[in-house]
Amino acid sequence: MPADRAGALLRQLRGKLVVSCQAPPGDPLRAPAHMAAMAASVTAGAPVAGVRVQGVEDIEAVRAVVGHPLIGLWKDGAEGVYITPTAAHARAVAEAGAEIVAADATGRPRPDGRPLSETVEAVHRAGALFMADVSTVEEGVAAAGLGADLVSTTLSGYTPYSPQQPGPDLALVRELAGRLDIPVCAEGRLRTPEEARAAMEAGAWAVVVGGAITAPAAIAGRFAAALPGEPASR
Ligand SMILES: CC(=O)N[C@H](C=O)[C@@H](O)[C@H](O)[C@H](O)COP(=O)(O)O
Repeated sequence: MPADRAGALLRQLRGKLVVSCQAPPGDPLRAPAHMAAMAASVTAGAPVAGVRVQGVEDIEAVRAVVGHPLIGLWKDGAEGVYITPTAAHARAVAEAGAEIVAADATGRPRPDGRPLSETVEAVHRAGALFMADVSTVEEGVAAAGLGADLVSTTLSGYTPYSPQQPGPDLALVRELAGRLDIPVCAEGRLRTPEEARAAMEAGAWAVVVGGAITAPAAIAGRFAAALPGEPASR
């Protein structure tokens, strides 16, 4: 992507909210048409700057109804490196219509044994920007060195060696933002507007929020868990 277009695309996200529209396997909402409706709803109803979408079919369906920048990924598997794990996955995500391709940029072995640099190159050759999903500062620094265009804290709490905590990893946002000269997105377990604001104050370029907006089962579960329920015997 030419540098001026890349700069304009990144500026579109600055200080803004990206909504991740993904449904887990088995959820009745897990269908491209449902995710397209979800993406259309959030972008029509709020000043959302971009949408993060999983899977080639969902990306194509969302692309057909939403003009906003799309951060695409392809989850393949559920263990180890599963977010856009190979260059071939990354190419398919870009070809489906995502301007930004997100991929696991941890140092863990990739399923095909190939280096992350091949995925970064494949994304750039496809005319898209590369978002490095990381869990530590070291991973973010390494990804920037490989030519990542932006970094996201997506995987903090999802690698065994990163902090396991209920809320967002704002310390990682702060440290990455202090170390890198590429945009740093805050992503993962942001539950409230106040946390999103705090992420900005920690230095985030943009915040990516998924479950707190687009996962009705999880949201309903939090409300239900706060209620006493029917007493067992009466
Ligand atoms: C770890 C992993 O696989 N994260 C995924 C990445 O695309 C998604 O499942 C998350 O929903 C997304 O990162 C947004 O996070 P949250 O839903 O917590 O706001």
